[in-house]
Amino acid sequence: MTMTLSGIITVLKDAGLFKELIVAGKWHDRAPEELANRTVLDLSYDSRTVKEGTLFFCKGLKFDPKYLTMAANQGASVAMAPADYSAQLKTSEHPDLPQVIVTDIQKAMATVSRAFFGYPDRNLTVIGYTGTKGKTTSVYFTRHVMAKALGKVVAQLSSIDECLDGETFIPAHLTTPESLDLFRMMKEAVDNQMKYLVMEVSSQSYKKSRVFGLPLDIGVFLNISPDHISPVEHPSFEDYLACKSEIIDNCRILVVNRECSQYDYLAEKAHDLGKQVISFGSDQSAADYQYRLGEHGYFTVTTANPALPKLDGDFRVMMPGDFNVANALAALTVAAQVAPVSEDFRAGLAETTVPGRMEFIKDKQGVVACVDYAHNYLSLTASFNFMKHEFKDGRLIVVIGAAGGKAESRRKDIGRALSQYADVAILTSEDNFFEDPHQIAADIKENIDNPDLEVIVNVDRKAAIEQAYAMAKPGDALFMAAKGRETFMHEKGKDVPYQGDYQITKQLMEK
Ligand SMILES: CC(=O)N[C@H]1[C@@H](OP(=O)(O)OP(=O)(O)OC[C@H]2O[C@@H](n3ccc(=O)[nH]c3=O)[C@H](O)[C@@H]2O)O[C@H](CO)[C@@H](O)[C@@H]1O[C@H](C)C(=O)N[C@@H](C)C(=O)N[C@H](CCC(=O)O)C(=O)O
Ligand SMILES: Nc1ncnc2c1ncn2[C@@H]1O[C@H](COP(=O)(O)OP(=O)(O)OP(=O)(O)O)[C@@H](O)[C@H]1O
Repeated sequence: MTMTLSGIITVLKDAGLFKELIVAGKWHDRAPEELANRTVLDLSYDSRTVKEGTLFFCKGLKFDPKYLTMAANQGASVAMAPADYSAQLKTSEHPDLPQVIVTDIQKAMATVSRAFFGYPDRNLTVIGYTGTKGKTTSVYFTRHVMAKALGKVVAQLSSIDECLDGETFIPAHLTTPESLDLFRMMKEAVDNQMKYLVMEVSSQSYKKSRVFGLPLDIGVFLNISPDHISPVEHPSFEDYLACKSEIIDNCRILVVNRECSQYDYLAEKAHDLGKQVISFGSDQSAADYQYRLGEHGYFTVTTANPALPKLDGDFRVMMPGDFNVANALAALTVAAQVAPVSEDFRAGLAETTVPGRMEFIKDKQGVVACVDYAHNYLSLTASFNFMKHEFKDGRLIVVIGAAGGKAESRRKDIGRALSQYADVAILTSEDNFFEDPHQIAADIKENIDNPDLEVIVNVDRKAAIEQAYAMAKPGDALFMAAKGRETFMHEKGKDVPYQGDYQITKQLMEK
């Protein structure tokens, strides 16, 4: 793929993002003749990967102009920046490196990347999931159901892994990739003959314009509750909601949980923008597609809106918890809009589990352990509720921490959820980042107001899991929160290898 400098400027102008072009300290409103045909051979926002002919994006909170100098020395053909870096770049040493100044560097990067990779979204049916909880699970359900019904033509982007050819899975770095990476991956998916893309769309990806300009054929809104509110994420719940509800602006059909607390707001916004709205929910709601809960993951679906494809019948989800039935119905609703409803829907759903989400291990003595990814009030109360209901005779022993440096309100919520449901809480490390895990544990402890709850602090996570298992009696249930199958811990700017909650627990219990 290549683009010329003048082609890039045209794309930016069309999007209203172009400000100025600077060459050797001089300002232009279009590329001078001798530069207009300069070719861009690749794109990068990391100077360490810049090669001859790369367009380098100067972006990021920790961006340092010395990265631009590095990129220029390595042969960058064009730089794109939110401000003039001529002074730091020493233009005398790089007189012919054009700097394209834009009004919004994140939006410009998304816009140029989409054009550079040939608008790959035009060759894919794109389905995006947002919500405070259930995105990864629902994306997994959807891909399995659609792949069963339509064949190996469904790509996936989730916070666990990415699949661009319908069969190879590689670990993911972010829930929603940076725009440049996203469009590059979409192009690869198209080259691999994929016809569909099912992806997670995080609130951060809206905040940082990672999906700017990406049209979604179907946008799914699962749920929302206060989370990710911190100086580095969202300043308030209103901002969090506004970011998430941007999914409505760029989708054609909105699939929405009828029981979501913000349903009225979301449906009204969608109607105002002329979007089709399809809702799903329990049989206690007025949803278009409704589920009635049965036992052991079985549920019955009724299509209440005769204008929609019929989805009626009995299904089974292999992942425990009523919330997973709601996730499953979201996936079935989506699949029914893009594929003929068939027996494959039932089969695809019944074969899906998600690594590190509600995974159970049992020992010979009758102790049960659940390894899960819950780490906020919505998910902890949902999963604790299931545990207390299912294992009512024993104690609920929870191993839990909270991430350092972000969403500090979670500590209050964790304290609250533990107070409501747990019998023993072992407070430990999660991803501490630059914080002291003892302080994080103290913050959680301060918010525990149940005197009957036994609270232990053990900041070594592996030792905390061993301690939990050592104190468990037959009938007790262990719950390891927030890490799933992750095999690293974020510690002081590094990813420190970690055996993994699932791996540790399995080894202990199967000894
Ligand atoms: C706060 C935030 O969202 N940060 C993301 C953002 O970073 P940034 O643009 O500010 O970049 P930076 O880390 O300050 O680095 C500055 C720039 O210098 C460049 N650089 C750096 C070194 C060098 O030698 N040369 C060089 O050019 C870097 O490539 C980068 O472009 O863009 C980066 C990708 O371009 C992301 O990796 C990074 O995610 C950080 C790691 C992160 O933790 N993000 C979380 C909050 C996040 O996005 N989470 C959501 C899920 C949560 C939700 O549901 O909302 C997600 O989608 O994953
Ligand atoms: N619909 C739901 N409502 C409440 N809790 C849920 C729901 N779905 C899943 N959970 C809980 O949240 C945890 C994380 O689920 P999942 O990974 O699917 O969500 P996510 O939205 O991708 O989360 P994250 O943003 O943290 O990556 C699960 O392990 C489960 O405990």
